[in-house]
Amino acid sequence: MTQLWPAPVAPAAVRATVPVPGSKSITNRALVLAALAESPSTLRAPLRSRDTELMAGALRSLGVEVQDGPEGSWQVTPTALRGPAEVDCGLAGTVMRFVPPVAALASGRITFDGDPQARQRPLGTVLDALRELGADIDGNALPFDVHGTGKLAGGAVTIDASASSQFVSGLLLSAPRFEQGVVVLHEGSPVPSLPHIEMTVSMLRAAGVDVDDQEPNTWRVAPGKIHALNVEIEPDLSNATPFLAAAAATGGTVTVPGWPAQTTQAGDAIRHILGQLGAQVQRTTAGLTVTGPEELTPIDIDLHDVGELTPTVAALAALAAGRSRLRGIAHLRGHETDRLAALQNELNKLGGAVEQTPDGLLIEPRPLSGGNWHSYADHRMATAGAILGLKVPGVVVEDIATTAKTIPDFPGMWAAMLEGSA
Ligand SMILES: O=C(O)C1=C[C@@H](OP(=O)(O)O)[C@@H](O)[C@H](O)C1
Ligand SMILES: C=C(OP(=O)(O)O)C(=O)O
Repeated sequence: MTQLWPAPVAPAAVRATVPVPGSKSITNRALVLAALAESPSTLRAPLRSRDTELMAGALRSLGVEVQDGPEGSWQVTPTALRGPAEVDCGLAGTVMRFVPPVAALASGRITFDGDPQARQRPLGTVLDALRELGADIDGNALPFDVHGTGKLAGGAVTIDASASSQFVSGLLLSAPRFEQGVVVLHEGSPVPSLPHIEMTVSMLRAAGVDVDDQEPNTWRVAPGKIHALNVEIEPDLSNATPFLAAAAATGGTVTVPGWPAQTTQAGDAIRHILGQLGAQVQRTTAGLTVTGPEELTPIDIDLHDVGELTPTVAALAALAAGRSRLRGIAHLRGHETDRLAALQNELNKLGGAVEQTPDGLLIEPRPLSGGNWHSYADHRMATAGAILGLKVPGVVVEDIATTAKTIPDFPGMWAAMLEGSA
């Protein structure tokens, strides 16, 4: 039975300090790089959630040792990659797009599958690209099989990455181990979520890999060794956004400790977004502190680079003083669910007036009333429902447990945030 979670109404302005677990995107890149590195790695403060456990499981099934170390760290020991293996991708874009290139370097048959919704997510581009680079793969979407020979030629490939930046990141992460490295050329509408590709490039370089990204839409990775990682994973800034939004929505103050001064995480953009919505935002050595305004200012914004922030921004826009427009996010139709349709449906069910445009949403605030908020197995839909519930009595979020995709205990963190605010 679907779990029903009555979203708590904020008793007053929310005042809290909320430590946030490690970044999904950095953790899963670090796991892949560590699996392909020349010697053992240590990942400190990694995210331990469904998506990262699935990544660890996928790599383990290929023979890599991923072991618990002190204080929640992961020790990763690379080995010769081998099948036969079965990889469960769950609903994780990073697993379904980053692991097939690793599997192409293994020997034996590796079968990939995932959640029912994962079978709908765009993937064919990655599999076609791998075939062009020398891999033997049956299928174009989940489920599919990779028949590895223990090596991959690599070389140049042209892809259309307008549906997901992860197509590019997945090819680049394994490319130092391809015999010729890789040159990925993008042709098509602009690639979304570019900061995520910058994160991939910067983590490859930190591991000693030669990457050339000077030309727009072209990434060149030279073949070579990947050095072992010894890293501390930053907090997940996108997962921080529902908690910061709680301050913005209630005129309260929330601090997220450990906000990095410099980062490639897309979630860092929330500082400017919350500023545009009328909040005061300050980054100090204590972390990022957000203080909400009396009334939220409507926003007209292109979220193409930071699409994963859309559910949080849409929830706040629905509580703002006028009409908002979110643009540049057509690719969200291929995320965990069709997020544009999901936000439109759920906000309108509560009495909102939300329309889809070809590349985004028009959000006209209306007085909202309680009702069931369907999550569509999407962690960020569930957290968007929680944000609205702070201000709208009677919002009941279905399947709050789906937040475990990237946050191990969202309901507990939300309750702890509200406890000190009464
Ligand atoms: O590489 C990554 O870690 C991610 C890239 C982005 O994907 P898209 O480019 O598909 O939006 C982002 O939305 C996702 O949450 C994580
Ligand atoms: C799009 C997202 O996830 P994934 O890594 O599964 O693509 C997300 O977390 O918002």
